Amino acid sequence: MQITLHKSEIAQKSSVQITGSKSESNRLLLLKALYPVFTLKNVSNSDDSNLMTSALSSNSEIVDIHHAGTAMRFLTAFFAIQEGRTVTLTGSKRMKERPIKILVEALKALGADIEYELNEGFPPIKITGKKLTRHKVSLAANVSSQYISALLLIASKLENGLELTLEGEITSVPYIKMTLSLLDEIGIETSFEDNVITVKPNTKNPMPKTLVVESDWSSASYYFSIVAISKVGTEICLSSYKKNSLQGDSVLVDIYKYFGVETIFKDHTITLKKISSEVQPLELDLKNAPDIAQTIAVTCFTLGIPCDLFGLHTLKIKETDRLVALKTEIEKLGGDVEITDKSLHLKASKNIKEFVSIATYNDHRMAMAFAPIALKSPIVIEDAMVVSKSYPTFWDDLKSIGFKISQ
Ligand SMILES: O=C(O)C1=C[C@@H](OP(=O)(O)O)[C@@H](O)[C@H](O)C1
Ligand SMILES: C=C(OP(=O)(O)O)C(=O)O
Repeated sequence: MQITLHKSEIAQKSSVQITGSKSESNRLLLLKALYPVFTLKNVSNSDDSNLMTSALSSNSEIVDIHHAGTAMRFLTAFFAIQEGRTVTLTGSKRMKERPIKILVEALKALGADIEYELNEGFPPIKITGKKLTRHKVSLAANVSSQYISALLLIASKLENGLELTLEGEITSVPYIKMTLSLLDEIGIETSFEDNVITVKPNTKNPMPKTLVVESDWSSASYYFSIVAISKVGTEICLSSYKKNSLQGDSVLVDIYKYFGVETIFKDHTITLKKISSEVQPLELDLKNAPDIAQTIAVTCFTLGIPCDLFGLHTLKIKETDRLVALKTEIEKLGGDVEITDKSLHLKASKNIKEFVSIATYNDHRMAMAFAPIALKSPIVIEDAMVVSKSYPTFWDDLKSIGFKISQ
């Protein structure tokens, strides 16, 4: 479905309730499957978390996780330790192009039985669950942190726990720390020193506990962008958030200061307030927060600010090649973008072409990142329902704050 976002102006004050973090949810859903003593609250209503929930409770021989990267990686590890069960784990056409070899090789080194069904190094994979007997393994850490989190999530179930040695520059570190913090929250002992992570085996069962998922900071990024593009004095209140977040994307609070956006924490809410319209060129390394690169690039383009974004080497293997997608779509709107395989360079621009039809490439973040442009210029978003991967009510929430949207 294609939608048109007409030129819109939002209310001076508004509020939005955002669903739980999909990263925290998908970790906790897996941990709850391993230790069914937990109650989870504010679990994400995203497609990726719904797919994770149904995959964990399915008895089927084929499990299809569509576009969900975390589900693909975390379930590979999960099924590898389900003794006596054989599962073929598959996904969308794009998922079959997203590499998984580093994780599969690490699991095999620990004793797992995994075979590629189509192309070596890529899903679909056939996993025959086994008791993993070894506990030390090294793996490359510069491609995706999800491989590391996947191993950490099952580690406490291994007889001798796990000792992981991370090779190369570690990417998306906050996501690894999120996994370790959640393990810590359920009483599993871990350590992360230099490039070595250890997880102790679980000797006593965790105590029953209610675990509350914080709302999703990557989803909040689109509101940071909206406020940045709005008039001074505009405020949007988002819930439920906390100051000491486990999510690396909470770095938005610091980054959006460049765009004159102040963030006020009160109880379980954050209020984003536009306090200044001064703008300056931006240079950022996003290796710790890759999912907000599209939001930031589009904020800069809309405000006419040049930017240089670095640390984007993981963007090429996400839902689409996000570097190419950003360049193509921003240039359709009249922008000037250069990309390498790990950086993006946007020149200052003045005009935004009207009613340009933005392709979304099965990538929720392409649809959501370009939406705030409607505050300056009407825009068309193709295949708009793609947002359900992480944020199913995105368009309704935009309408509720004043965006004029038609089909
Ligand atoms: O562990 C996670 O929940 C995630 C890790 C990141 O992936 P990479 O480590 O592959 O960059 C991030 O982009 C993804 O959306 C979610
Ligand atoms: C990259 C993402 O997700 P995943 O890798 O889990 O598919 C994302 O949500 O931006």
